Amino acid sequence: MTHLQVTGLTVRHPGSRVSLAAVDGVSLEIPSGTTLGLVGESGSGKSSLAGAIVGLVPAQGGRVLIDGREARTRTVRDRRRLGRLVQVVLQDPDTALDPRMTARQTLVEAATVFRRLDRAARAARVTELLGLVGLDPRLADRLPRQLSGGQRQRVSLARALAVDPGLLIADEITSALDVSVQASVLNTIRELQRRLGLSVLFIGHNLPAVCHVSDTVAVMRHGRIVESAPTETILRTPQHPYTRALLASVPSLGTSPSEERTS
Ligand SMILES: Nc1ncnc2c1ncn2[C@@H]1O[C@H](COP(=O)(O)OP(=O)(O)OP(=O)(O)O)[C@@H](O)[C@H]1O
Repeated sequence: MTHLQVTGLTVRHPGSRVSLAAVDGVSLEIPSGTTLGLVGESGSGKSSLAGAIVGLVPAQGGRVLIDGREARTRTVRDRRRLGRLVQVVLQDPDTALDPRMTARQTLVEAATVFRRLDRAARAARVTELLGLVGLDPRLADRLPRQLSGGQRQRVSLARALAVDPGLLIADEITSALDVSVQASVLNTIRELQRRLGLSVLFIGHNLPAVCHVSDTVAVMRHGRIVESAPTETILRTPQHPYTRALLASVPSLGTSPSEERTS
């Protein structure tokens, strides 16, 4: 379980005007074992924020504390530790996976980054990871192009889980998927969160989908958090006009835990 605390984080991308920070003094917190949904339209700064949290995007101000320790640290040892604790899954499973590697090879590679595993332990770990994300073990020896978009996204998820992270950042991971497949991937995220006690930062632009997996929702607009509240409150009594507009603009997503999970 991992606790994330972000305070006053500011990101200005090189070349953009000083007045237009992509992330403008954002503060948020993800208590251990909970999911924070971050929602906002395209360009609102969600990915810049996620990138700054993991150090992929330089931040010009603010602090990121992971389990109470400064994350934007320079020592190799601390970066390595952070790389294990925080895993990121991105929108596009087509580019995220190596096209020449089977699901099994991808998962073995990830599972052995931080620890040695013998042959039997590797096989067991692959089976375990595929099970966690609801993938049929018979798909293990397929290449990405032999899998559906939803299956590829599940392989990406399994790869992220292979290092036993405490915090998972899921950036628009269902956006490229068909609506019915989105629903089953969302259910998988919810189950994983519960079973593994993961902390999750779930980023998306579809507010009902984000609400489906989140304990708390933060609404981002023009680089700022305009509203942040428990999911029930956001759904029942949204305060900000932008939150209301987001709720009104998307048809709600029909999801049920019993839906087919290997799509
Ligand atoms: N590498 C970059 N260089 C310059 N500007 C950037 C860069 N990356 C993002 N931006 C700008 O920062 C702002 C926020 O972009 P960001 O990708 O963080 O938003 P987002 O909410 O994640 O959008 P989307 O939902 O489309 O992914 C946008 O105005 C974008 O044009």
